[in-house]
Amino acid sequence: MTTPQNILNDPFLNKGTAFTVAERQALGLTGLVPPVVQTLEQQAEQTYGQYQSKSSDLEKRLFLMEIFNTNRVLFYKLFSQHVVEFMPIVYDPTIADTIENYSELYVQSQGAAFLSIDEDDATIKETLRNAAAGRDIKLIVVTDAEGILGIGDWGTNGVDIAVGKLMVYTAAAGIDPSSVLPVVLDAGTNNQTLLDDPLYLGNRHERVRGQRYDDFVDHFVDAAEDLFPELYLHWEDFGRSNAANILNRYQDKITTFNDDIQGTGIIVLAGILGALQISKQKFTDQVYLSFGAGTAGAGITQRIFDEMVEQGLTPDEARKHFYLVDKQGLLFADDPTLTPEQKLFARDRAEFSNAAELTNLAAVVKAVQPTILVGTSTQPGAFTEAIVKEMAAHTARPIIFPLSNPTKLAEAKAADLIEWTNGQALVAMGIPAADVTYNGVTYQIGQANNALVYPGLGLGTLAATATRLNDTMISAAAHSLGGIVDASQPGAAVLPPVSKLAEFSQTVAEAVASSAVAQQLNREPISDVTAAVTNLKWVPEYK
Ligand SMILES: NC(=O)c1ccc[n+]([C@@H]2O[C@H](COP(=O)([O-])OP(=O)(O)OC[C@H]3O[C@@H](n4cnc5c(N)ncnc54)[C@H](O)[C@@H]3O)[C@@H](O)[C@H]2O)c1
Ligand SMILES: O=C(O)C[C@H](O)C(=O)O
Ligand SMILES: [Mn+2]
Repeated sequence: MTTPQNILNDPFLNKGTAFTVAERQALGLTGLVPPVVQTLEQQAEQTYGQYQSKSSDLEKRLFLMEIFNTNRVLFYKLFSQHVVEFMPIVYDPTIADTIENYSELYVQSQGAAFLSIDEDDATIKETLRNAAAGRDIKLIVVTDAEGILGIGDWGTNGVDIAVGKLMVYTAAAGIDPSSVLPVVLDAGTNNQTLLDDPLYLGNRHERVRGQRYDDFVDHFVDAAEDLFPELYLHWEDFGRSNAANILNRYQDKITTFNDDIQGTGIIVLAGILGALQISKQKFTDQVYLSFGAGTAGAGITQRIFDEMVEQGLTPDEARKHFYLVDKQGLLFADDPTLTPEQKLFARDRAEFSNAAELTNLAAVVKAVQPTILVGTSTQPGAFTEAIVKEMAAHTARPIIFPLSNPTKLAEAKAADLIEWTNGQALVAMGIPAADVTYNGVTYQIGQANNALVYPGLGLGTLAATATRLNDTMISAAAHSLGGIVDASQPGAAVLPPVSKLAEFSQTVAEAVASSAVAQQLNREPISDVTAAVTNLKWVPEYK
């Protein structure tokens, strides 16, 4: 039964002071909110004023979550008005603080589904059904939180990354917030701090691995696909030993996407295409070095490799352009500890006269002279002045993307990279970075964060009613973004600015949807792709 109190407590129905007199009368709300009827704009202005009075980023985020929990339209209205300001508050890097302190900060579940490896299949399905509460779910972001950003294993606390990623889907691409569901798969945690914390709210045991884990994931996917047949399933922040496995297991069967592998691959390819537009260099001439060859590092490398092949190199020729460096140094094919994704790009020891010395980034940079250096290592400061200067000595416009998140983990600071290279480096960071002024030129720093692309990718795939998300669609997404850069401007960024997020999400969505339709992956007939994308978009307005 929908009582007046239920309406006020439901963030999808509640309008607060914006209920009109007629609505108040019809719904039994007369006298249950203050007498003045406000517009959404007035509410947004008042709420923004309150937001500004908060002194720390964490307090700002907690305040916005309160609005999210009480009134979705108002939350997204505000978010759309202040995208650049809110992104680092609602999302990365502030989200890392709320994940690390989840139990201490816990107030409410934010509409998420909490699935436990200790429950049976029937309970998994029941939880998803309960969480959907009759809504037609089109998009799930799921995490098992083993590799949250670069901060590691956070167990059930990681649910916040699923909630946060979904907020960006709506703010950037207008995904209807009533069609989404954040999910956490709690398979335990190996984070001793959590296991020892009396307040920890998740399963207090070690991470389960092997067949029981795989079965848990399978049961979740089966239940979700069964309940929500038009689902787009987004995987986030799984550990290195599971992320690629899971994607490989499902990508040919359902419409699914791994953000750390594929989303990051797209944004880095787009950033490189943007950088080369500025430097006027050729893509197939580049020498690529990935520092940190885990989920993101290997995923990005695969995307850049596929592009080299698309641009005419044979796979064997293309492979010669890539070097992976991880903890052990340059990755060699005779190393028995390589992951399957690393093996594809491991080098032959015989190629180097000093192979035994290539155990650190400095030695490898000297030996292979990369033109592109991408960091996904979680090692702050790893791109030292000496390394960067060595790289810049052999290439006119070094492309350097320190992408480890959150802020404290970045391999270098943008301002240092610009200074050390006399303004020649083409830089993008994983989190927002301020402009850098050097020798009278203002350099804008692109944000190579998958958040710039996954919303449009999801919108386009959903709008096309695509039954799969394949590499052709992914390539189309990267190319649609890479073309937006204004290469004529001195100090131009390699990627479009977050202030245009809503615009280029539409661009990405159209490119992806067109690709899906051209490949006949659409479930339903689509005659006009632009209209299909536009019509799917939800706007924050009271109905
Ligand atoms: N900007 C983005 O959009 C984006 C997207 C995905 C991931 N990331 C960031 O990339 C980082 C890695 O994420 P992931 O999901 O790939 O994690 P991961 O654990 O799968 O990979 C990290 C890799 O770094 C390696 N590593 C650790 N110490 C190292 C060292 N001293 N030298 C060289 N390599 C070392 C690990 O062995 C591992 O292979 C995180 O900080 C994450 O926030 C950024
Ligand atoms: O969450 C982000 O900010 C990007 C990325 O997915 C990451 O894991 O770092
Ligand atoms: Mn991630």
